[in-house]
Amino acid sequence: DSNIPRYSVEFVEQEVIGRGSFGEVSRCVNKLDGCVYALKRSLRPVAGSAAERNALTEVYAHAVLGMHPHVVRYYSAWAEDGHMIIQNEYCDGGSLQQMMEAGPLPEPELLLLLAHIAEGLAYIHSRQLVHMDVKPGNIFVCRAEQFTAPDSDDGYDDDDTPQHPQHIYKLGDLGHVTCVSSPLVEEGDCRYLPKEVLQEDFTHLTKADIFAFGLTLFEAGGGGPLPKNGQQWHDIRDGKLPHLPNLSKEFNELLKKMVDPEPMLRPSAARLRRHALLHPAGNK
Ligand SMILES: Cn1cc(CCO)c2c3c(c(-c4ccccc4Cl)cc21)C(=O)NC3=O
Repeated sequence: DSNIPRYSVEFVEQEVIGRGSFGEVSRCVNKLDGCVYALKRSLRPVAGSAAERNALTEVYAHAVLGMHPHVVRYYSAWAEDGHMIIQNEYCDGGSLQQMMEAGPLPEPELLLLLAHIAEGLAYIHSRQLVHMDVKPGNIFVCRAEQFTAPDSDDGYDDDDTPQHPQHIYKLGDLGHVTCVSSPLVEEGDCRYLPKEVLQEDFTHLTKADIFAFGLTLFEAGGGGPLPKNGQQWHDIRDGKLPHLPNLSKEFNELLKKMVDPEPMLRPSAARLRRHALLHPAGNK
């Protein structure tokens, strides 16, 4: 434990933005650089406990994953007065969970989410790591600044001026990250857990992330709330995913493939990035 209270010396706490069993997350301004960060402050886990391994895994994962546009950026972590503190990039648009509370996302927004998180997962998987807790509460939103000046429509813009993305989606909370070939799996939220991981088959962990991402898209598209157990839980894992009428046939088919009971039949993150739904021009 450092005996200098870095948290209060170096940061001004603006607002508590999240609270859970893990501790609490605040939006803070760093006094030196004047930038806003998200700081999670949790009780320091007991030395040698699983909680300590998780806490260290989170920091190792952030350090290894470095910077990626679709993974929440890590800055620093330290221990003080019996607490563990991690300083991350602050995403100013809330979480996907909060966004969903305003109602289901329309298909164009779901396609942006699909493209961004597929990129984030492809990057994590390319580093032989898996996230293991993909879900709406762990996907954060940055509101991208306006690219086109408000009065840009000077009459010269033709009608296929690319629509600039309003949101940037990022994968956060790396507390469950593990190696692809690791037997040390800390299960994530059971609502997004594939059956094979529950049965301790860890041979296709990247496809567990794809399964969880499929149910995340299904929920964001209006299919929620997801069951935590029982017959409905099993039905989804037997491939019986309800059809979402407000989404295209292609999107519904993609969701079914992402949650296929057979992990090997689920598309990889790299495949998702190349999916036809994301490259409409290529279809003409
Ligand atoms: C509850 N909550 C709300 C937010 C802000 C969304 O506008 C948030 C963030 C993070 C985290 C977070 C998650 C897990 C570990 C560490 C952190 Cl800082 C939690 C967050 C994080 O790493 N970056 C965030 O913006």
